[in-house]
Amino acid sequence: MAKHSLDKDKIKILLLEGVHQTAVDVLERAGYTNIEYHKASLPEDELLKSIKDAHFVGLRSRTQLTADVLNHAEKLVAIGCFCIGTNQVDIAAAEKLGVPVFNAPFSNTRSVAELVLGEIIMLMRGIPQRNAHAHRGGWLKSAAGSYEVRGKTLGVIGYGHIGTQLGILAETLGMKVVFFDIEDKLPLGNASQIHSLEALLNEADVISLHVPETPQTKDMFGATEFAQMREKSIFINASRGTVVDIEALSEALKSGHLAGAAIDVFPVEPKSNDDEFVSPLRGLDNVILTPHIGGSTAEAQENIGIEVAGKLAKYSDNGSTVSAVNFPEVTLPQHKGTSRLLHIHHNRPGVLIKINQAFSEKGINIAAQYLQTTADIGYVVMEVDSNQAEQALGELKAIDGTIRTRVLF
Ligand SMILES: NC(=O)c1ccc[n+]([C@@H]2O[C@H](COP(=O)([O-])OP(=O)(O)OC[C@H]3O[C@@H](n4cnc5c(N)ncnc54)[C@H](O)[C@@H]3O)[C@@H](O)[C@H]2O)c1
Ligand SMILES: O=C(O)[C@H](O)COP(=O)(O)O
Repeated sequence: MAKHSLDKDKIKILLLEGVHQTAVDVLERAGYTNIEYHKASLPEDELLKSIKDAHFVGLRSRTQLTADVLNHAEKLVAIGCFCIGTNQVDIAAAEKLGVPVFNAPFSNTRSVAELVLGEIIMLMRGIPQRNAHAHRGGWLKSAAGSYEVRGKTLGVIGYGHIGTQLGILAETLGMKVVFFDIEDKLPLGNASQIHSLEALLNEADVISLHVPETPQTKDMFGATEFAQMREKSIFINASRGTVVDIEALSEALKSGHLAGAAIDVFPVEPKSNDDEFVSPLRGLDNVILTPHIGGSTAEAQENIGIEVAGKLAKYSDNGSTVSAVNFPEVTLPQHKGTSRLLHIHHNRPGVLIKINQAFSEKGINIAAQYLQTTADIGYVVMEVDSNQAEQALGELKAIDGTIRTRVLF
């Protein structure tokens, strides 16, 4: 088991939002026993207290790690988003602090795609309103507004992991798939890319959003886009609530322009299961409302727990940053017989030369060296004789431009 400059039982891991037990198991198996576990997200004052001395933090989509919160986290080494989205973390601020952010880029992809597929079938048949009617003692036995999905056109906006998976599943039901993406994408199956959002909206019977939350996608769907959708078409959003103008969606549904919708994510979501859900969509029988559970299946949560906890443990144990979303990616073999030094610095010319010069002047032999950079930071990993590790760490700390350093014995 890797030995650290700090004993593993002193490394505090803060886990929030009820991440799956598999995460705790993976961390404990790796020797990390100082785990503070919370079933829900924390109010900001409690978060600030708990994160102050945490070395690692694990969260899902609810906890907001703003630059301010991160600046309170004096000992933070890495962040694990136990989900796909990383928009809840100020990843640029984390990068500047030398803190890598990891996520689970595809462990819940299938869960979202299956949910959306089911919703397409339900909405095309007008089931939500018939179901609601029956619960009130009504009996809407009629074929009016009820259609097979076979032969209909699905328009996917954001043809990434989820969008492509959904497209493949929809094709197996006989749907035609068209998609819009800002990047040129390889169409899977018989799907085809349409480069104009308006043209896609004009063509599709069902629109499903699968874009990340970015400055460009914020409010990307409003009254104009709903008006461009076909009369009596269906709208689905399981991406992020900030992407859609929810009032405009409500209007498009109330006017009858849209036949139905399924919405899993909202501009403002309740902070806990005890808070009230407030939305202009409440009470609309033709809308399926789900409480941000697109990725909430047993399979997805179990896999996410293993994947993200594994990435945190690996970064802690050997410095590997593979698949970090904001950090230079370095793949590292296990180190044996040497100590590994990790050096995160501002990406300015000459830092590596200074390190090598300092080591050479002090007679510190470098057995291996790896370097990766982003526009803002550089990440150097070096292996030195264990009996020179402390001295080497001191030299590294003195290098101009250093953000942080760590040693793994
Ligand atoms: N409801 C849930 O529980 C749930 C679960 C998982 C993911 N999500 C959300 O779904 C999003 C998508 O997940 P993914 O794994 O498919 O992500 P991904 O990164 O694999 O795919 C996103 C796609 O959107 C495209 N895109 C980005 N900006 C765009 C724009 N302005 N217009 C058109 N296309 C654009 C990208 O090029 C990419 O192809 C996540 O970022 C997350 O926010 C929600
Ligand atoms: O980004 C994601 O993976 C989803 O939004 C799921 O987030 P959750 O883990 O908070 O449900």
